[in-house]
Amino acid sequence: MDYLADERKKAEFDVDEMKIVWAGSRHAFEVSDRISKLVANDPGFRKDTRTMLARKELFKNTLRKAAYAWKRIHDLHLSEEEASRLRFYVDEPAYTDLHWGMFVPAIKGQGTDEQQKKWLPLAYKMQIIGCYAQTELGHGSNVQGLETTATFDPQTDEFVIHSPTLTSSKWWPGGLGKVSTHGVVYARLIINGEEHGIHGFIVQLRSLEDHLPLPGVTVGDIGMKFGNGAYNTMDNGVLRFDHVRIPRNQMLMRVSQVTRDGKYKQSDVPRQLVYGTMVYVRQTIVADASCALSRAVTIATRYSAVRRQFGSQNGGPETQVIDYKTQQNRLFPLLASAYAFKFVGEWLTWLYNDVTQRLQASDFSTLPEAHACTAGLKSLTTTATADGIEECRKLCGGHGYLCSSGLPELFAVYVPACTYEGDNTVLLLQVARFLMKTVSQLGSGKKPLGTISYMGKIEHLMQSRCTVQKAEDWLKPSQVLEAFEARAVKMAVSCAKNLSKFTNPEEGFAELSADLVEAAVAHCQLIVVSKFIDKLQQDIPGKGVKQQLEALCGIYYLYLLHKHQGDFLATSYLTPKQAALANDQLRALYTKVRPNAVALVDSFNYTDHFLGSILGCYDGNVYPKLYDAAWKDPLNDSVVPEGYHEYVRPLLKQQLHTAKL
Ligand SMILES: CCCCCCCCCCCCCCCCCCC/C=C/C(=O)SCCNC(=O)CCNC(=O)[C@H](O)C(C)(C)COP(=O)(O)OP(=O)(O)OC[C@H]1O[C@@H](n2cnc3c(N)ncnc32)[C@H](O)[C@@H]1OP(=O)(O)O
Ligand SMILES: Cc1cc2nc3c(=O)[nH]c(=O)nc-3n(C[C@H](O)[C@H](O)[C@H](O)COP(=O)(O)OP(=O)(O)OC[C@H]3O[C@@H](n4cnc5c(N)ncnc54)[C@H](O)[C@@H]3O)c2cc1C
Repeated sequence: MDYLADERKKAEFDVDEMKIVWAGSRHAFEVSDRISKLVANDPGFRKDTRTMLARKELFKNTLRKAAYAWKRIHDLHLSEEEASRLRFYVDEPAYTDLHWGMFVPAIKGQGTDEQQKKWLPLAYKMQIIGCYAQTELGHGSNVQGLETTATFDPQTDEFVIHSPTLTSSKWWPGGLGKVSTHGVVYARLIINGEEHGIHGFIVQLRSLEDHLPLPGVTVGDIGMKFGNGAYNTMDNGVLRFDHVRIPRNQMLMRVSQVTRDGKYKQSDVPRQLVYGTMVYVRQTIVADASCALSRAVTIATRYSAVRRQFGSQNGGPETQVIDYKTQQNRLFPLLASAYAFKFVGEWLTWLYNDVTQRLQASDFSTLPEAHACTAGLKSLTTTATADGIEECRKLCGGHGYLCSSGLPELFAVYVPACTYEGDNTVLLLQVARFLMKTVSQLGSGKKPLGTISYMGKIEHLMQSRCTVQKAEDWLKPSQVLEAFEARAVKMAVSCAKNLSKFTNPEEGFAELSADLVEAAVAHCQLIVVSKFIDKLQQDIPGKGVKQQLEALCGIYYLYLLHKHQGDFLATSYLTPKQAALANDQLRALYTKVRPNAVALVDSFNYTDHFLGSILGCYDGNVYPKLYDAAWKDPLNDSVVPEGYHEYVRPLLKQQLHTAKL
């Protein structure tokens, strides 16, 4: 029986067409739909006991699943697109993510043609398994501060890789702890006593015969991480080198080269391309944020429609908690954010592909913007998604705290995204640097392009005032864009003015960093809003689909406007009356979306297997499933628990003098 059938009947749009919008294309939908069912129906990919397994058992099970996934990919002749969907629906972090997601891209992006020819075929066949070994115990954010050394030995034509201090131990790389045979290791290059900065080196870590560490290599897992199951399926590792020798041709030499006679040569590509793998992964993390958030929102929305509390009239049913305006005000902006992040993710993938093509043609002009966009959007979307998953847990009340709701594990797996691939604050400071540079160049005749083109309208934006007179005026895209542009430009200019008061710019930057982060957030929010609005300019078929997306877009920007009202008012673009009208419009949009809420999460097309949540199951039959699951908990295997006779019974039977009390 479908307990959500009434909700589904209320939908005012074509859910099947929305599924295609969400997937990105009909083809992408078909692939995704097929692979999700394939995984869901295969007992080899079961994951329902994951949160109860001890680490060793959990990890072994992950190794089994990864090998099984690889076998399925081969047996079924899956394409790269299908294989990547399979990984997504298997839904378990594993060493293979770092192999395919960072090791291979690092070689592709930073290796010469010759190096790619040698290493990629081995990696593609998984005859070697690699990790990305950059972070150390003492330094993660400050990449220039890494201590591992790679010293060129001209006698033997080798680099000597060494960990000179405890803090230089590599620490965190996924896949390193127990599986990787190789790593792209980042180290300070030293030639003839002279330092040449951080470079990547391909280093073999373990024997391909018996998997033992090679001489001079000390390697292991760094230990349990946050949550049950969750990221503990990954072997994040520690690694030390004691004068390990590798041939000279194992330095990744696309950006710079070391010749046989020990000369250091920089090619015409910018040195920042050494950071290129991070740019790539940040872009994939943005594309993935909408998936994690939409998953949590599906659970919270379905459960909010099932759950009833208070408000029974004449013995009738109580109120569905989704009908409380407070619940809507917490849930619907997250639903809208999931869609917003989907579209900005699609755009960022386009931007990344564009910059990659330009780099191949030696056009490096858009690299700073690509860095700022990937860094800023990674920060914005992961922060909002991690906070959003936690909010969804609270939206599910007490039951959200059960592992069987799926939300605790989802949060625990997701939350490190705020830290890995760049701590979110550190990344926003990169965006702030980019913005300050842009403002300082405004008078120079250099026209700001792309996502900062609005800075070119600075004179207009500094003076213009909002023209909204009634709530519906907030539905005009041009009005909304101007509001977000005016806020972003004014916050950036205010920071730049304050910075100019310092004689030492670095000191000023440090002192004003909290304001700079806020300016960076305003800029990134403008990007997300503008890409959502751009999406709505496209031809979107399907009855009512565009209207729903328009409502969600409105909820996204009006919620931001309401939340950051202080910014908008402080920059004098808005009056308090206009801000209040924005809030009126926001409430009206909640009412519009309410009957469509369940159908809007159905449009994500997630299987019950993928959701892994009793509260979020498609049929909404929550209570019997919760009840049954409780009895299946291993603690209920026996009526009297282990330990009762040792620890509880003696207490009950004790004969203390205080018993009289
Ligand atoms: C067929 C079968 C197929 C199977 C398919 C299976 C598919 C499976 C796929 C799975 C995919 C999964 C995806 C991966 C999973 C993700 C797991 C994540 C695991 C985590 C990994 C990590 O965390 S790796 C480590 C990441 N570390 C960081 O991010 C460190 C952060 N710090 C930095 O980036 C930098 O140090 C810095 C930017 C903060 C500062 O650097 P630095 O001090 O050196 O620079 P400056 O500030 O002086 O700036 C100099 C100059 O450079 C510019 N700049 C900085 N960074 C970049 C950059 N990245 N790109 C371009 N430019 C950059 C900066 O703006 C300055 O510019 P100026 O013009 O000089 O101002
Ligand atoms: C689950 C997980 C997986 C990972 N996988 C990998 C991997 O595969 N390979 C790899 O190489 N690394 C990996 N990492 C490491 C990760 O990239 C780093 O942890 C991350 O870059 C943050 O660096 P940090 O730990 O040095 O944090 P820190 O920089 O020490 O941050 C600590 C605090 O200081 C603040 N801070 C730091 N610098 C500044 C500044 N300049 N201004 C203001 N505030 C600042 C931060 O905001 C933060 O609040 C992984 C980490 C995790 C958690």
